[in-house]
Amino acid sequence: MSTSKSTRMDVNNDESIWNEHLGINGKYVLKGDEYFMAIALLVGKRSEDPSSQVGACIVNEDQNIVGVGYNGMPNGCENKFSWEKYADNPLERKYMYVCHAAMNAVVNKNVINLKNCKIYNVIFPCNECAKILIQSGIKEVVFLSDKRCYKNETIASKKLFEAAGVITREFKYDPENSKIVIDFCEIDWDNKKKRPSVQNECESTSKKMAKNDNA
Ligand SMILES: Nc1ccn([C@H]2C[C@H](O)[C@@H](COP(=O)(O)O)O2)c(=O)n1
Repeated sequence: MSTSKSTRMDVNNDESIWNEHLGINGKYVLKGDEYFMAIALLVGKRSEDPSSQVGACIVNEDQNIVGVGYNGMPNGCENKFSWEKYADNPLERKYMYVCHAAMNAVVNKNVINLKNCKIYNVIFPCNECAKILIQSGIKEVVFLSDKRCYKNETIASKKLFEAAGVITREFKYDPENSKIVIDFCEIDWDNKKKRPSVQNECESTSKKMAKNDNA
């Protein structure tokens, strides 16, 4: 994820937004909700689901990440079920088999319990995940999209969270400043004061590697 001013300014020329993220060292700093939701989005990129890549990130009271997950087939079942969503036979649709991001984040936790943790979920958790989240002690759900709000799974999920006293809130972002760039080349130009052309930099790195291979 880019943390340099120049990269951030590629997508955002608004100084006021930039100033909100200015760290004491003068560098762009990814803070709070943005950081955790960005992690959830990044983790979602690991999903093989061709239509929806969903990620989730669980954070404890000390603001440490204690579990991440994305929507995927159960362990050992990868490639054994189709990602088809419209098959006539419901047993041939992905929905029967896929593990949701929130469920996987809980199962992947690296701490003993999730008491008082919050979860950042790219979409609002379904009712089955809601039960798991409530039972694990999660106290807050932060979601990016509520695009499934019309589905019974989401309506039931909201009822469950309300009944259990779990706070739910939407992650708000400025649509004009919705992008964070991740650039693997950044580490090599960070200390050079000036950003080189990424293409030239990558080309010169591969030329150097080829030269070393031939030596
Ligand atoms: N709260 C949710 C809801 C859905 N997912 C997963 C399940 C599927 O892999 C995908 C949804 O597929 P679509 O109907 O958009 O083709 O997202 C989840 O992880 N969490």
